[in-house]
Amino acid sequence: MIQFGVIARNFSSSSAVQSAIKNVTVIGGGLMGSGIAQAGQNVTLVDVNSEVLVKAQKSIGNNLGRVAKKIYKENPQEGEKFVAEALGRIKTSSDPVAAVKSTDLVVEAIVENLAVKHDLFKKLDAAAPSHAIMASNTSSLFGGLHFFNPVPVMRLLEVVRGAETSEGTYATMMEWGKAVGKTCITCKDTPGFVVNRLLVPYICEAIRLYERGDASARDIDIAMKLGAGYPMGPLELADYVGLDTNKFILDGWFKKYPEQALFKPIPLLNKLVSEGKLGVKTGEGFYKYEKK
Ligand SMILES: CCCCCCC[C@H](O)CC(=O)SCCNC(=O)CCNC(=O)[C@H](O)C(C)(C)COP(=O)([O-])OP(=O)([O-])OC[C@H]1O[C@@H](n2cnc3c(N)ncnc32)[C@H](O)[C@@H]1OP(=O)([O-])[O-]
Ligand SMILES: NC(=O)c1ccc[n+]([C@@H]2O[C@H](COP(=O)([O-])OP(=O)(O)OC[C@H]3O[C@@H](n4cnc5c(N)ncnc54)[C@H](O)[C@@H]3O)[C@@H](O)[C@H]2O)c1
Repeated sequence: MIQFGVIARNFSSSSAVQSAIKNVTVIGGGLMGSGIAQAGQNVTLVDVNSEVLVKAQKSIGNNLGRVAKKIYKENPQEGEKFVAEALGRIKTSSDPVAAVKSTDLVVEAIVENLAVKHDLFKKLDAAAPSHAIMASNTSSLFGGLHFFNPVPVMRLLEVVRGAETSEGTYATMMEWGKAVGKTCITCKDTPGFVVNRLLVPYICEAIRLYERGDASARDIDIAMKLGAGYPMGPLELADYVGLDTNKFILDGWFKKYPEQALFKPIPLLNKLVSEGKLGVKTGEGFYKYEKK
């Protein structure tokens, strides 16, 4: 199988792995970046769009508030302190190059587009200290640290180990994943890693089933929830992830593997994306949602 190039830059020392990560830079403050930034360390959250950063801070505050309500049921003042301290550890910036000057770990979570990601990493590589690890949260393109949505709830972290990932870098990523509360699994740098290699064909087949008119969207989702025990049906999940992200992944794989029938473009998905119906984040995808 063709391997995508690994972008994770290697950490030079193999010792003192965990203490090596003091400052984390998360690039991209959308759905995923805002969740990753909440992981509980000194984080600088970067986005080119400053409105996104304001929205991210609000959503992080709300999520931390939910956690505080549960932990500090009897002591709301302590809960407020917890939220304020956690928010205080998250800085924001709209300048990726300036933000990585003294970073130990970069987790990139920008748009799922190979050229845009490469361009960003080139700039970051020149600006970051030489010991810094560069990892990507890409769903499908190359190695790194793959989180799941919603990040505060989903317990898995896929640590993607490419052919050139050093033992030190790999060990540091595993330790860091554990330190931020995730269960880590390791996968080679193969398209979609473990979860998405199985999940993408499943979601795509569900969209095709619906497109053919074999069952209604609601019935497809009910079937998989009640018949297979999934928390969300495949079309609900596609809306939750974002139909643009679904399309980016599928288009990228189709370009690379045109002979693979499972990766062929889906006219209905393309139509919804071209109409700006990207799922929960725009208020409509396979379903309609109330705007938050
Ligand atoms: C072409 C195909 C494309 C594939 C794309 C792949 C994309 C990607 O690369 C991989 C993925 O991420 S794949 C995607 C992988 N993801 C999946 O597969 C997700 C599947 N869905 C689920 O697991 C569930 O439906 C949810 C957890 C989302 C909601 O759970 P529910 O029971 O229906 O509703 P509930 O009762 O409201 O919430 C329950 C608890 O969660 C808490 N909470 C919720 N949201 C939160 C947030 N944003 N923040 C913080 N906390 C949040 C909430 O407070 C509550 O806590 P409590 O302590 O119990 O009070
Ligand atoms: N949505 C999911 O469920 C999910 C799950 C796991 C992984 N991922 C992956 O995570 C990444 C982000 O996905 P998302 O759903 O958070 O997308 P999103 O559209 O919600 O957020 C992406 C953010 O990146 C910003 N951005 C774009 N180019 C930038 C640049 N050059 N520098 C700084 N910021 C830039 C945008 O302004 C936007 O706010 C993608 O690679 C995606 O495949 C997504």
